[in-house]
Amino acid sequence: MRVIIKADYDELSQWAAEHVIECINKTKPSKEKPFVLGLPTGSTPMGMYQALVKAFKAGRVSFKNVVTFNMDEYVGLPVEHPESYHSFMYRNLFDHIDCPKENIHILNGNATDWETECRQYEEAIKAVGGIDLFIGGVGVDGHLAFNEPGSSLTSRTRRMPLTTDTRVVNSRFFDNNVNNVPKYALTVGVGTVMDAREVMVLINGHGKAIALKDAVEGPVTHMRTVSALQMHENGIIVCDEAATDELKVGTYRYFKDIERN
Ligand SMILES: N[C@@H]1[C@@H](O)[C@H](O)[C@@H](COP(=O)(O)O)O[C@@H]1O
Repeated sequence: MRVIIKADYDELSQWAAEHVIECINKTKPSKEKPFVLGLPTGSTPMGMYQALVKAFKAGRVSFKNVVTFNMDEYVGLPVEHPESYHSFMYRNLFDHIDCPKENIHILNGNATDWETECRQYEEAIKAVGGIDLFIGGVGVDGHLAFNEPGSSLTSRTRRMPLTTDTRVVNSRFFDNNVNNVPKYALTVGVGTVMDAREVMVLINGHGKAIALKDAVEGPVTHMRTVSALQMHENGIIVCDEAATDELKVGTYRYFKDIERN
């Protein structure tokens, strides 16, 4: 696993965006062989999305032949609700780039038959040949997508109940009222993310310091689903200095040393 430690959130966002641009441009995607990107929501990736929009406007990258799959969506929230992950993605990325609407996949949190919805999502990922680069953030409790503690590390796309902890943390987007936060979400599984050819997880801020420590130094455990990244052939964590507060000095120095270029 690579651990890239950047000075602050802006540098982290810039590094992540440059990595995405490089991956897309390197493969020279076409309509027949698109680049397949897994995408997260949350406050963490917003800086990266801004940098990607800027790069698109500067003509440095095109999303015409990029197919996207989002990680998750709340259950029962109308698509047009400002906090639905559909709204989030269009507001922060899709409205500003050239990714064709038919290339964009986001789970339908209002599907009455959620089992079929989740199965078809997995099938759609397979049908395009799998995900080239899956990008994720992490919850304070080390969850990846909405794979809360205790999720199987081989889990697939499914409906998950959200923990009280997660609902309290996310209540900041719902008038600080935990009762307004949906109780369930549809989410890709840990296994779905780990099937991607490369996985890049962004972790910033002191509030995520324990999640970063668990991801890098902790055991691989279903209680911290981000730790599954340790088993991935091509896993990258991009973090800022503030998030390293709980790492051992030796761990910090080690990754600073091998990533010094
Ligand atoms: N399902 C999302 C995760 O994908 C995200 O990583 C996490 C952290 O969000 P933030 O980046 O706002 O801290 O929030 C939610 O739980």
